[in-house]
Amino acid sequence: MNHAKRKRILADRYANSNIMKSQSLDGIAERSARFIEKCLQSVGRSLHDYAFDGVTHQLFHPHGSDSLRNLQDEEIMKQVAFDDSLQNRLIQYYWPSLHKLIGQALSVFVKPRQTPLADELVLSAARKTDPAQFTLLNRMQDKAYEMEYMDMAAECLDHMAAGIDTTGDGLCFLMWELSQPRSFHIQRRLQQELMANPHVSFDKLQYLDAVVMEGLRCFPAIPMSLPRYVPTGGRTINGFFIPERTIVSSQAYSTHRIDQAVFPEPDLFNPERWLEEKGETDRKRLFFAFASGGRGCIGKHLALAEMKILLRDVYSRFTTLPDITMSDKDMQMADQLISSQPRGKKCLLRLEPLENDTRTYG
Ligand code: HEM
Repeated sequence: MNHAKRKRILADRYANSNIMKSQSLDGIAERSARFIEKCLQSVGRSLHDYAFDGVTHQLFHPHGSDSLRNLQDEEIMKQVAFDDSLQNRLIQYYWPSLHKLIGQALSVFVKPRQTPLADELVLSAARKTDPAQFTLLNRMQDKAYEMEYMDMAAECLDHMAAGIDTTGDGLCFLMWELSQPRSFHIQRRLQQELMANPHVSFDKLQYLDAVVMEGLRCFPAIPMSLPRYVPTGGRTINGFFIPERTIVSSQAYSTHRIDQAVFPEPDLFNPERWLEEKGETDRKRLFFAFASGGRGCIGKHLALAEMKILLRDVYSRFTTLPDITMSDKDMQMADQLISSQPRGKKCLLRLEPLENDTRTYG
């Protein structure tokens, strides 16, 4: 089955209409409550636990992980997240002859990824015959699609890996920024919107949406180049003819900064820019955090729901502040070739109940 056909089948369970179903959302909200319970003192890998439990809920509920409460499940998450072996694998793919020469030396520094616990989780889940109707596994088990057991397991493993670091790191960078004194007025405005609208659905809250979009614009979890082959016959791009099979690429980090008429002061974290009517079409056109087109992110609506539900639950009750052990250096974006992660591999924040927080911010 080719990629486009396969993707059409799977996309059904990631469509916004499916994500917005109560069984899907209730599962995310339950994990958001567990997250707050777990880390009233610190936010770190727990965001990755949250993303892990969220994506496995969508993949194979009721057989998903419970890493926010169960240490064994957390070990699975750790095995998949913070993967440093991508460089090695990409060199192997794009420069096989170079890899033959330096592969052995490389693997001394960058161990090839092995994920036996995660493999076991998906192999066992893919065997279940009773996944909930909203899950990806339920869709794949539909006899009409003739998918084999190993194929389903492999697909689930890919989606699981794709849904942990991305959502986890996206939240880390965003919550870190909201916790800085320079952004406290933004945190306050978000809290005010959330407290004034306790019964409004998370996807109808304008400022929450602006905060998430700006977070993903400034700190896209996959900021680097996404390579594609130019199709047969070549293509003319911006007046330049590019022959077929040339590798071209585009990257979120650049498209989010390149046109200062669309994103003035591009390095400034400024959610207000998303509220302006003028320029809306151009902002959406240049927003590339989830890429776009046939290879764009299938989990976009799930990721947005996870991010917004967690931010709603945290900022309607708490103020977040950087833990004193953290430094700016810990939170620099570390280049993982395609994805990024905080250099210190941690993001510790303090959650202070709003009723105790009498500070006012500009
Ligand atoms: C903030 C969170 C996320 C970001 C920023 C993100 C970003 C991206 C990007 C940029 C791509 C395109 C990669 C490429 O072109 O090579 C992609 C693909 C993909 N993403 Fe996400 N993603 C996120 C969350 C998720 C989640 C929660 C899932 C869970 C299912 C997911 C599943 C996938 C899959 C399966 C693909 C490959 C799609 C294909 O082969 O056509 N992502 N994602």
